[in-house]
Amino acid sequence: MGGREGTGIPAIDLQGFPSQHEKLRGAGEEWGCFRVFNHGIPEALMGEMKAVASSLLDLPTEAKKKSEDRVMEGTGYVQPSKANPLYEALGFYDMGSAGAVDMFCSKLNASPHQRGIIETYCKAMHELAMDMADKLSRSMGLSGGVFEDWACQLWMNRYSFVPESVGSIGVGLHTDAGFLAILQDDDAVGGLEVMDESGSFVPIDPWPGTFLVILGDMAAAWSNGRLCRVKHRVQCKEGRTRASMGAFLLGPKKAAIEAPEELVDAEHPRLYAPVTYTDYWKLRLVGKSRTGEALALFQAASEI
Ligand SMILES: O=C(O)CCC(=O)C(=O)O
Ligand SMILES: [Fe+2]
Repeated sequence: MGGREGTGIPAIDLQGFPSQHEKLRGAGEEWGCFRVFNHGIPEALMGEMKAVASSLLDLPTEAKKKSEDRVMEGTGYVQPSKANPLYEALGFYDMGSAGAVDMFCSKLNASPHQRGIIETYCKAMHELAMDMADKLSRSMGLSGGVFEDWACQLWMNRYSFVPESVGSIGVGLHTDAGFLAILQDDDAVGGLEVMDESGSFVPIDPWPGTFLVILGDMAAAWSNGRLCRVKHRVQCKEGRTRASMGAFLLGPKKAAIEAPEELVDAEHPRLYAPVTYTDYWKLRLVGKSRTGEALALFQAASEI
């Protein structure tokens, strides 16, 4: 499967640890984004979940709005907007909680069949997200295992692309606010682009059966600026509906994110003060910038 390398972002074999640690670290530091394969999630489950997401997004707007969640602002149903008129999404918090999965399914009146698939997918993807964070942590020389209590959102995205929309935006340039996202992008319809170090856009071509990992603002905060939070956007490249979904590992549910002592030294003074994901998210909303500038508000006092 490694045959596609050299054309863009790195690809990591999740069965290849510990020998893939160095490559993973390089991918996190240089790109903030990489493909993963041999991840253990059955392709049949990926396909079934995509079909479930599609049928949920086919529900009437009023039914989708019932997924609103008062616990976590910003989850529930995101309608097409002025900024992103071709985009809509359904999301909920927290994938790692059987109760929350159950509540989301009930709000959308999911059938027993749909429920079964959502439950299985959420459990498997939540485990994969924690395993990914654990591997990243170990790749930086730390012991892993600190991510169990972190919050994880599921998002199901739809881009209603038609031939007339080719060339227009699906979602605008942004960073993800959380720690990492494990994205199941569309099997066939491309359009996702990441910005590399030089500011050029690199297209992420579909690669069925794999996932794309995207590091967000909290990865930069946690790693004391070592991990790169990659800016990305979705452009309409062809006139067909594009679907994606992702598990977003945000940060600890209550505690603040701060770089572990091992990642702070004379050469790498502490960059950021401790911040909880929720406080950060709120400030990001106030600032209205979606490319993560709000992190600068948490600059640490000059100490190591
Ligand atoms: O649809 C995609 O491929 C990317 C979605 C995305 O960037 C997001 O949901 O944060
Ligand atoms: Fe994103």
